[in-house]
This record gives sequence, C-alpha cells and structure tokens, in this order.
Amino acid sequence: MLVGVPTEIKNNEYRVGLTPASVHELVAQGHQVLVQQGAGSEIGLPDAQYVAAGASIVGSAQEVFAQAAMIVKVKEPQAAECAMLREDQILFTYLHLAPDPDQTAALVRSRAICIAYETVTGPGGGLPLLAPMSEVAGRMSIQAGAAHLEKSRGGMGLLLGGVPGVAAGHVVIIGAGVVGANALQMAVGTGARVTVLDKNLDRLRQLDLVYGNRIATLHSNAQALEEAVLSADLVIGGVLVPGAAAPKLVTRSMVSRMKQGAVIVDVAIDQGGCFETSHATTHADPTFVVDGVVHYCVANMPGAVARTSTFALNNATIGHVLALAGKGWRRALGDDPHLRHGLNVCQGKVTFEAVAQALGYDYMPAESLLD
Ligand SMILES: NC(=O)C1=CN([C@@H]2O[C@H](COP(=O)(O)OP(=O)(O)OC[C@H]3O[C@@H](n4cnc5c(N)ncnc54)[C@H](O)[C@@H]3O)[C@@H](O)[C@H]2O)C=CC1
Ligand SMILES: CC(=O)C(=O)O
Ligand SMILES: [Mg+2]
Repeated sequence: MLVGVPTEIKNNEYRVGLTPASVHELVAQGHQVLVQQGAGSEIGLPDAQYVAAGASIVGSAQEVFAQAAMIVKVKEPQAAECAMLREDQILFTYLHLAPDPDQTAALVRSRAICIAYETVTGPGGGLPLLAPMSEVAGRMSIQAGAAHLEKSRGGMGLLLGGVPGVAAGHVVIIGAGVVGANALQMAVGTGARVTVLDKNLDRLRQLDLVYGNRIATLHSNAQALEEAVLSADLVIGGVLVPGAAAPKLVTRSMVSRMKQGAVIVDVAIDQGGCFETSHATTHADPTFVVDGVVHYCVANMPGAVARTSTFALNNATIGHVLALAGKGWRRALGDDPHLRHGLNVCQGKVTFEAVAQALGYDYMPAESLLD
C-alpha cells in the first residue's frame, strides 16, 4: 500500500504521524511511504532520516493526499485537509467528532474511511491509542496549571507545594483515568494537597492502594464535586465517556464561586470540555479568564512536547498501521474488533453510535459495511 504522511497544520502542532522507525517497518513489509517535506524536521526528524528509512519525500500536502491510499496523521484533519480526502481513502488519526459537527460533515461528504485513534479499544480494555497522549497531557496539566498560578500569567500567585510554614495549594482532579492518574503523579510530586474524583470506584481503589493517605479520593457526585472545586486552587478536567461529548460537570455558577486567580486545566476539551465555561484554545494563546478564574483549554497539549509525543504515539499506532496497510481496511477491521471500534465515518455513513447520537446522524454499524 502507498501510505502518506502530511505535515501537521494545526496551530503549534509539530508531531508527525510516522517516525522514521515506523516507515522502516512499513517498507520492510513491502509498502511505500510518501512523507511531506519537513514533516518531522522541527522535532529532530529530518527528511534525510525518512529517506534512509525508505520513504520518498514530496513537496506538498496535495501530492500526499492525491497519491496515498492511507493517510496517517496526528490531529483531526483541518478544513483544507478534509477537502483533499477521497472516496475509499483511509484516514487514520485523532478525530474527536462528537463536539465537531463541521469536521463530521466534511468527513461524511468525503466518503473516506475515517478511523479515529481515540476510539480504538484494547484487548485488556481501555483506549490504547489515546493512552500515550493522555499520559503526556495528564503530566503536562500540572506543569501548565502551576505556571498559570503565577501572578504574571493571571493566577493568584501561589506556589503549589508551599514552603515550610505556608500551606500547599489544593489540586482537584476530576476523572481518575489515564489523564487523572498521570496528573495525580505529578501533583503529588509538587507537594500539593490532592483530591481526585471519579464515578468508577475501582479506579479510586487502585489510586488509594498506590498513594494511601497522601491523597483524598472522592466518589464523584454533584455535591462532592462542588465542594472540591470551590476549595481548589487548581482543577484538572480529565473525564471521558468514550466517543461522546464530555459531560459538563462544572457549571458556570460553580466557576463564578471559585477562588479568584484559581486555574482550570480542561484536558477533556478535545471532547468538548467538562467545564461549562470552557472553549478550545491554542498553544499560541492558551488561556482566557472567566469570573476571575484562568482557563487553560488547549486541545492538542501533547503538541508542545512533540518529540516525546510522536515516539509515544507511534509505539501505540504502528501495529494497526501495519495491519491496515497489509490487509486493507475491510479485512483489518473485520479481523480485529478493537480496531473496528475506531471506525467513526465510512463511505458517507457515521459508524460510531455516540457520534451519530451527538450530532443527529443515522447510525450505521461498522459490521454492515465490511462485507
Ligand atoms: N487536550 C489534550 O491535548 C488531550 C486531551 N485528552 C482527553 O482527555 C480526556 C480523558 O482521557 P483519558 O484519561 O485517557 O480517559 P480515561 O477513559 O482513561 O479516563 C476517563 C475517566 O473519566 C471518568 N468519568 C467519566 N464520567 C465521569 C463523571 N461524571 N465524573 C467523574 N469521572 C467520570 C471515567 O470513569 C474514567 O475513569 C479525553 O477526552 C481525552 O481525549 C487526552 C490527551 C490529550
Ligand atoms: C488526544 C489528542 O487530542 C491529542 O493528543 O492532541
Ligand atoms: Mg481537537
């Protein structure tokens, strides 16, 4: 198969869909790879490394989209990229469709085979192609939150860990999944006081076993959430209902009663966000203030540490890239129910139920398109 890798064009997005090592794997199995000139050059992966791995370099995204049977990317296709997709072309990337009607309509119109990293499941449960980026974003959320608690960035002027004789800050983490557990690890490292909430008691049990009385765990209900958020200096939003728009757990009224200069990091913003006051921001302009509370809502946080993130992402995606290239989409999805869960839009139909429900499309089960 001819596999294409365009340069990412989202704001401050320097990740790349395939590393030279992944290109090497594809070429070793008889595939051809087209990489757009400079796709990895900002993160120490120059064109020469791709050529050494067996790729051909082309000058423009147009050439990649026109020639490749499968496009491997990182972020959801931007409008200019959607316009270049073709019928039956495979698109393998993050999509986050439920909160994004325009992108969904464009993918439906394209009649391409659109497989979302974030809804591919794993044999042991979980979302293995989302997990590496959630690890990155969860760890970064505490760095970003701590920085924005500084006065010069709009925060209340608080050092998370405190100092001897001065109390530490209070970090509240909503959602104890991959983002939440990684945020927790970093928050504990700063010396902050940490509270973590989830609806899933097993997740809270696991964290309690690791951290004991160093943290507080709370079953997430409206009252517990409100009390925690109102006493927080930094709140991390890391909830997920896979494929669906994030539930708006923190209302505008709660935000208006938070401490002045507190900081919210809404990691779940790529699924629409779990704070009523959130809207997506970019690395170029990452924050805005509502009722005196700083909101950091960058939808592609791992793009800031693009080198680490590119390798972490490829570790998780390459097996599926090889299966799609080797078997074609019908057989690869037919053989592997976990990869099949990634199919969100296919030949003009919405094949992921939560996306169809969120955006008012008829739902077409993936299975019915595989014969
Ligand atoms: N902004 C960015 O750059 C990035 C955003 N993300 C996003 O972060 C979000 C979280 O991802 P993961 O941690 O991997 O998901 P996960 O599935 O590992 O964890 C989500 C957790 O939310 C919990 N949850 C669901 N409903 C809840 C509720 N009402 N109250 C409390 N907890 C609830 C679940 O029980 C689960 O433990 C996703 O939307 C993901 O796409 C991930 C990576 C980068
Ligand atoms: C998961 C995601 O949206 C990201 O890594 O940018
Ligand atoms: Mg997004």
